[in-house]
Amino acid sequence: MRNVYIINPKAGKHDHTVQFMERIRAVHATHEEEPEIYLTQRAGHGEELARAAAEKDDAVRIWAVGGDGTVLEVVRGAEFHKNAAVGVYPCGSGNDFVRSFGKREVFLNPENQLAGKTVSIDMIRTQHGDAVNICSVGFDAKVAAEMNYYKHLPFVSGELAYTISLAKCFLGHLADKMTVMFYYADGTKETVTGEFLFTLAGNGRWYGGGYCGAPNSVIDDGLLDFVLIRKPAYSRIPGLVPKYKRGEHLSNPAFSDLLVYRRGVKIEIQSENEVVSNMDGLCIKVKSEEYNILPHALNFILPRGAALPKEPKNAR
Ligand SMILES: Nc1ncnc2c1ncn2[C@@H]1O[C@H](COP(=O)(O)OP(=O)(O)OP(=O)(O)O)[C@@H](O)[C@H]1O
Repeated sequence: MRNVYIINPKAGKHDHTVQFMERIRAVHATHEEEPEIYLTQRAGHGEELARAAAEKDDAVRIWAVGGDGTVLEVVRGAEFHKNAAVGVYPCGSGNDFVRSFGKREVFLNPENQLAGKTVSIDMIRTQHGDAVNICSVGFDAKVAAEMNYYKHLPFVSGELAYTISLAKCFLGHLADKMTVMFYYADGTKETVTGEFLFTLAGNGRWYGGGYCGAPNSVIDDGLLDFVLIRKPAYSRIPGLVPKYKRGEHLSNPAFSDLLVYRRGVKIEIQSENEVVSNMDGLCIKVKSEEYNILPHALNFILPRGAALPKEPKNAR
C-alpha cells in the first residue's frame, strides 16, 4: 500500500509543512514504510498530483493536507479510482468537510488515520466539476466568495471571515427569483418558484466555517438534501442567522414560512439574474446550475474515532 501526502503550504494561517512532514515520517517509520510527500506549487496542482497517484494501478491512500479547497482538489483527482482512498488532515481555515464525521483533532492524529477504515461516500456533480461537501446558489454562495478574501487576513478565523462577509453581503442585493426543479429517487419531479435567498444541495452537513446548512444530510445514502430559504424581511435576519448556523432551520418555527426542504437525486436551478454558485468554496457566476448525486464515487478514509453521519432521529 502506497501512502501519498499532498500538502498545501498556503492553507490556513501559517505553513505547517515542516512540522507535519516530521510527524508523518515518524509515524510511518514505526510501520517501516516510506511515505511519498508532495507540496502543491499552485492552485489546481493538488488535483494533478492526486490523479497521478491514483492512476498507478496499485492500492494507494492519498491524504489531502490543507483546508476544504485542498480536499476538493485531491478528491477530484482520486474520484472513481477503486484502488485509491482519500484521507484528510484538516489544516485550513474552515475545515468544514470533516465536521460531518467528528472532531478535527481526531483527523489530525496520524495514528488515528493509519488505523482508519475506508468507506464509500457520495459526491456531487455540477456543471463545473465535481464536489463532495455542499454546493449552493445565491446569497450564501456570494458570502462564500467574499469570505475567500477575509479568511486569509491575520487574526481572522474561518468562522469570523464568514460572519464579516455575511454582514457585508446583507447590505447588498439579498434574493433572486429562481425556478427550481427537484428530481426524486422514484423518478418523479417537482418545480418550485419564488424569490429565494439561496438554494443549497448538501452531501455533507457543514460549510462556511461552521454553519450547519444541511443538518440531516447523510453522505453515503445516494441522495442530496436540498435546503431553500425564501427571502425574509430584513428585520428578521439577525434572529434567523444564529439558528441557521446551529442547523435548527429544518425544525424551528421561525423558518416555517421560509423553508423548502426536500431530498432527491438532482436539482436544477434557473435564476432571473446572474448569481454566484459555490462548489465546496469554489465560486463562479451563473444563471443556471445543476447538482446531481454521484453515489459511492469516492473511497474515503475514516480515521479511528470518527463516524459516518447518520440520519438524526425524528428527522422526518
Ligand atoms: N502553492 C500554492 N500557492 C497558492 N495557492 C495554492 C497553492 N497550493 C494550493 N493553493 C490553493 O490554495 C487554496 C486554499 O487552500 P485551502 O482551501 O486548502 O485552505 P483554506 O482556504 O485556508 O481552508 P478552508 O477552505 O478550509 O477555509 C486552494 O483552493 C488551492 O487551490
